[in-house]
Amino acid sequence: MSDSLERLYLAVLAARDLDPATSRTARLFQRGPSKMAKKLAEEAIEVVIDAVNGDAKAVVRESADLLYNLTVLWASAGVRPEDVWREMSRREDMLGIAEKLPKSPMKLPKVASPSISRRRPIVALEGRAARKRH
Ligand SMILES: N=c1c2ncn([C@@H]3O[C@H](COP(=O)(O)OP(=O)(O)OP(=O)(O)O)[C@@H](O)[C@H]3O)c2ncn1[C@@H]1O[C@H](COP(=O)(O)O)[C@@H](O)[C@H]1O
Repeated sequence: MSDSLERLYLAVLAARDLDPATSRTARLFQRGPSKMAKKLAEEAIEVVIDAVNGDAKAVVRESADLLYNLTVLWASAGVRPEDVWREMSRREDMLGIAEKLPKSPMKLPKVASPSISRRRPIVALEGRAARKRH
């Protein structure tokens, strides 16, 4: 998937300076980040509605639109796909899965993935809640 997104990102960069009359991407760049954000949000909502309705084919179609609008917003914000892949790898190294660190130190996974056991343990700062326990 990352190859497709990276190819799309390059196509979006290439389309940025085309004629907005014929290029949707150029038109989005002309109208700026708030329009890009609005389109991205619209696509996200369309994915949600189709998923709730159990329409998997529509979820696929709208997800492609969502990813297109996301790459346009990335390009506008100066974010490259590899920046996102690097962040996901960083999270995976820490948690074994690509997700945010838990907000509360008490929610850290009990069983570390094999790769983590070889790493320095994650030392979570003791939160106020933890102090309350004593
Ligand atoms: N990957 C895409 C891509 N995915 C989705 N879309 C368009 O984004 C829109 C998203 O669906 P919407 O229903 O929200 O849009 P719409 O209702 O038709 O139009 P709006 O009235 O909402 O603006 C659709 O019109 C899709 O055709 C895309 N438009 C362009 N690309 C690629 O972007 C590159 C640049 O293309 P141009 O923008 O045409 O230069 C090329 O590689 C294209 O393949």
